Order: sequence, then C-alpha cells, then structure tokens
Amino acid sequence: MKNDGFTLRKRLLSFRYAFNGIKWLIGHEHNAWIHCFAAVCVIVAGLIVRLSAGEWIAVVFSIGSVLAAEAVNSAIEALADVISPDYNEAIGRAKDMAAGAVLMLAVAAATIGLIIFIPKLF
Ligand SMILES: Nc1ncnc2c1ncn2[C@@H]1O[C@H](COP(=O)(O)OP(=O)(O)OP(=O)(O)O)[C@@H](O)[C@H]1O
Repeated sequence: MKNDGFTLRKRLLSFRYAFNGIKWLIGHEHNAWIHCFAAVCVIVAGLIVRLSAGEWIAVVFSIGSVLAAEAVNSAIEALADVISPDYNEAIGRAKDMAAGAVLMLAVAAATIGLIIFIPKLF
C-alpha cells in the first residue's frame, strides 16, 4: 500500500495477485462456474455463426463485465464475513446489493446475447 517507488518486479507481482484472485474465483465460487460455462457456450456459438467484430466486442464486454462483477461480489462477501460473521442488517443489505449488481449485468448480458443471436437463428 505504501508508495516506495515503481519497480517492474512489483508490477508483475500485482498481476500474479490478480491472477490468484481469478483462480480462487473460478475454483471456489459456484456462480462463477455458471458464468464461465455460459461464456464458453456463447464463444463457441459465436464462432459457429461467425459474429462480426462489433458483435464480438459486445459479447466480450458482456462476459468480462459479468465475471468482474462476480469477482467484486465475492470480494465483498469475503470482507463482510470477516467484518461481521454474526447477523447484521447492513451487512445483509450490502451483500444483497452486490449480488443485485451481478444480476443486473447478467440480465443485460443475456439481453445482448438474445439481440445478437436470435436474428442469426431465424
Ligand atoms: N452477516 C449477515 N448478516 C445479515 N444477512 C446476511 C449475513 N450473511 C449473509 N446474509 C444474507 O444471506 C444472503 C446470502 O449470503 P451468503 O454470504 O451466503 O452469500 P451466498 O449465498 O454465498 O452468495 P453467492 O451465491 O453470491 O455466493 C445475503 O445476500 C444476505 O441477504
């Protein structure tokens, strides 16, 4: 956290920490498994129907947004469990809102998927 100068080694280490977080997310969070499975299905379908560059941008951004929101949601849950393992109304609300953020992006991503894929199927 302290500012003791830029080094390439430290920047590379911060990538490693970020990858550790992604590894934990994919290894332990069941919702992330569902999102990853959906992402793989969409990518395979996109390759089959040959999406345009613009369509790929929408798909990639949607997948990235949902997975990133899931990571933030899991981080908030982990912090909340340390801060307040016992029942606490505010903690419950914070967890519900974090989960709501994932749901909003997942619904938006699903809608984008339908807009892109439905015309290609019919
Ligand atoms: N300490 C707490 N105080 C009050 N309510 C809580 C608390 N912990 C969890 N809850 C309630 O239970 C819900 C589920 O919390 P939990 O931590 O079990 O998430 P989860 O089911 O593991 O979520 P996800 O499926 O996204 O991983 C929360 O959204 C919240 O409404």
